[in-house]
Amino acid sequence: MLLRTLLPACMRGFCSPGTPRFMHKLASTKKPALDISGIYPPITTPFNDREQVDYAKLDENLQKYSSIPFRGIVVQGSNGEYTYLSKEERLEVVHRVRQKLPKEKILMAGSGCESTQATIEMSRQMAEAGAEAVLVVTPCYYRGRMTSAALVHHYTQVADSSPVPVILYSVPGNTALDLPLDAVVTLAEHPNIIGIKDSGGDITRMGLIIHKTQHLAFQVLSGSAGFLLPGYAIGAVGGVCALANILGTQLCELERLCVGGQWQEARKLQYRLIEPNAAVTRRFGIPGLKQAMEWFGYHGGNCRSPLLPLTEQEQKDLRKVFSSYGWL
Ligand SMILES: O=C(O)C(=O)C[C@H](O)C(=O)O
Repeated sequence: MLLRTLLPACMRGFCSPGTPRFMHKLASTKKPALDISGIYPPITTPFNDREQVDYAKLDENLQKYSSIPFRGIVVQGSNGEYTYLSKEERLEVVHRVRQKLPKEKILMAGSGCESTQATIEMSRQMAEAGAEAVLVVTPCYYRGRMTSAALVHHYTQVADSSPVPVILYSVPGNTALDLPLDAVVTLAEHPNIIGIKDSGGDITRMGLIIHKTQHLAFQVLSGSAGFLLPGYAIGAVGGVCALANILGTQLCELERLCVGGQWQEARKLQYRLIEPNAAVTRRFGIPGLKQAMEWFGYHGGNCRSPLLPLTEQEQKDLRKVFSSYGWL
């Protein structure tokens, strides 16, 4: 077993909020295997009229994101429509993004499949395609039997054989399955499991995860923009947020304010992001996110069937949310 390294104190929430992050890092003696702190857009997958992956549009989106101070990019998070991509497409998208992404940016690739065997294979191949870390969503189809024991077994097998660090991914909004707290705490002990992206939005649960793993180099990422500030306040190290596909600069600004302890300013910004975030996630889903991307100068386009584009009325409602907060 590899020895666990300790996470910088700021990421565990032990330092005063006013201390700049680099000071925390200097104060810390040990580092995690891969420091994943920062903001990541879980990028969408553009399709052409025949629902084929449009790599040219993907490249153009990446080009636009390159001017935003993201820590990296998540490929095939929930908003990448990975459940609708073939295995070959999943790998090709990762490969393509790694080619276009500046070296210093982290590429986190969603490698979760329903079976443990397929996830192991996909994680290996995504690492070969250039991922620095894999994001492994909870298998959920047989959720009635996805006990803590089954999930700990699954993630342990995957982490044992993954050539790159593993990040747990709990997204009950899509899977109807929250990775149980006791399983997260157990898995945090694994030397190749470096963190969790928690999209559930239960801040007390996130606080408990951080508290119970504070002796480890285990990093928590807020899995949606609606609770980015509360996440930072409680010791999360960053966020993977659908909204970053549209308001990436603003989310990085929110990160800067939180990390710098400018809580009043951060609060004002956070309030303006809650409803737009809900609109492009829970309310209108990926079709809503892709529609909004078009308004903000990115390639969104259609989703793969069976996801349908927004109706005219839905488009109006979505637009109203963004304009009422001054974003459009
Ligand atoms: O697409 C993903 O992956 C996300 O994490 C998005 C997340 O679910 C959100 O609500 O922003």
